[in-house]
Amino acid sequence: MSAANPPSSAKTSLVPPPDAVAPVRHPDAPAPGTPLGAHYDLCFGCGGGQPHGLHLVARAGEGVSVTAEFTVKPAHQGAPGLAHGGVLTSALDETLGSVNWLMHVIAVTGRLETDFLRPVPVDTVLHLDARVTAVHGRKIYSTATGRIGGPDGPVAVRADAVFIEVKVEHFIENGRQEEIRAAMDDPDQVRRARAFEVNP
Ligand SMILES: CCCCCCCC/C=C\CCCCCCCC(=O)SCCNC(=O)CCNC(=O)[C@H](O)C(C)(C)COP(=O)(O)OP(=O)(O)OC[C@H]1O[C@@H](n2cnc3c(N)ncnc32)[C@H](O)[C@@H]1OP(=O)(O)O
Repeated sequence: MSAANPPSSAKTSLVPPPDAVAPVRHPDAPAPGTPLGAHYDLCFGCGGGQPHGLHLVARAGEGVSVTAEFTVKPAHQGAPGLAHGGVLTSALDETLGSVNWLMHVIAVTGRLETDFLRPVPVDTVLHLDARVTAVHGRKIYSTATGRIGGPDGPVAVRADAVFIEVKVEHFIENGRQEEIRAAMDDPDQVRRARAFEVNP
């Protein structure tokens, strides 16, 4: 195997390399307990304006961590009365995505691996918790759990992830023009996206 063409498992490892560093909370990150707000109103995970969405509300935690709650609705079923695994993974993905904002970094999911430990019935509140464990260049290593029966209840789902830092251009260049134009015409959206580009 040549070094220029590594196996995909090397590129997508969920284990931080030895020279990875600890994540740094941005000095302007909101205080623990503060709701982070949606990064995009039509986001499937967090958008208030997305009728088909999960409507997840993440709150800043200590360090580089967040908590969130997600209520499983009948529309989220896989088997009768049970949450679909892909929906639970989406909830984990969204929670892990939001934690990057505490570092004032815009990032997208590169790899996400979910363990499903217990079935999650409809009407269950999934108590989510995500934190960044390490950073290596543009790669952000993070982990999340979803508990049932309360914030200290048993873990039903968990995930490890690598997010990759991107610029706002990632969205402008790749998103469908209709939505990009609408987002760029929305001053609040532009402010939110651009604010994080100037790091101290
Ligand atoms: C006014 C404008 C309006 C816009 C405003 C928008 C604001 C939005 C704000 C916030 C959004 C947050 C959204 C959260 C939503 C929840 C999270 C999601 O579901 S995100 C969707 C799913 N994910 C994707 O769609 C990624 C698709 N993939 C890609 O686009 C590329 O593959 C990308 C960007 C991930 C990497 O491509 P490269 O060309 O930039 O970079 P390379 O050189 O390949 O990789 C850089 C480093 O990362 C590693 N890497 C790349 N892919 C990896 C992977 N899959 N696993 C592990 N490492 C990976 C590489 O090995 C490399 O590491 P080494 O620097 O060499 O050490």
